[in-house]
Amino acid sequence: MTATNSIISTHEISRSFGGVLAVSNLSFDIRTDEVLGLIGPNGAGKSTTFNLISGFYKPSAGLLQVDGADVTGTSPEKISRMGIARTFQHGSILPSMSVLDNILVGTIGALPLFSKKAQRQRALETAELLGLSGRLEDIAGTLPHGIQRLVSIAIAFATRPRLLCLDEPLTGLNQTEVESTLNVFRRIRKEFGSSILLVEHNMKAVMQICDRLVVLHHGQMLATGTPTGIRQDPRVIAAYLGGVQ
Ligand SMILES: Nc1ncnc2c1ncn2[C@@H]1O[C@H](COP(=O)(O)OP(=O)(O)OP(=O)(O)O)[C@@H](O)[C@H]1O
Repeated sequence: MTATNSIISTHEISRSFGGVLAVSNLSFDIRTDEVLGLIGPNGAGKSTTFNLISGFYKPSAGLLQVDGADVTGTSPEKISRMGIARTFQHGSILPSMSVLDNILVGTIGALPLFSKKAQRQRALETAELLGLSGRLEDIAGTLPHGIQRLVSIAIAFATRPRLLCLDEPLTGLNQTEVESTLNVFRRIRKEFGSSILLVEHNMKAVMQICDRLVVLHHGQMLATGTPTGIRQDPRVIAAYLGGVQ
């Protein structure tokens, strides 16, 4: 059954690579107006799940739904046009272009924006949201790592997706950068009503920002629940949190 307020639902979705079963029989929802954290140890299947949801991987078995409609096997472009945007674990900026031009590339996916003026306006608003207004003319590849991460989020959010999928957005950020990026996530949710899927190893940040967590282990769901419940779950502590808290 698909919950009526679900943007994404997976039903017993699996993906194998040769003999490796990376994700196995995984069923979960991403709801409207929530920040969902996908956590688990290295190799648990988080990136594979992320790639399945955004259409970059086709499932070996199971069903993927967007708004209750079957989109299993649909291309990443079509899924993106359904209001689902993603970042990439190792960034997705165009390093030789300016920050503004990077974000403008992101606005091309924003279908209602026909005019160049509207695209520029959208890019400027997005830069403001990400705290990049003072960096518009900087060449993206020359910027510090933390700023490059913000640029890649800006590119993805320029389409104003209903669901923003973020693959380890906090990796390599210092504490101040983590705090300001979490504030951006809060604004994205509050001001734009977008949901966020967060794959992230920074447990302190995950526990602060997420409404719900799905914990993966060996490609399967180990547990799901609120951060408070997950933090106290003996199975999760044994498999994962005992090592990272
Ligand atoms: N393209 C691939 N080819 C072969 N095996 C893969 C591929 N992608 C993932 N795997 C394997 O699938 C399993 C799950 O990997 P995945 O990258 O999804 O885990 P993860 O939870 O994202 O790990 P990490 O936290 O280290 O990024 C691992 O055993 C991994 O080696």
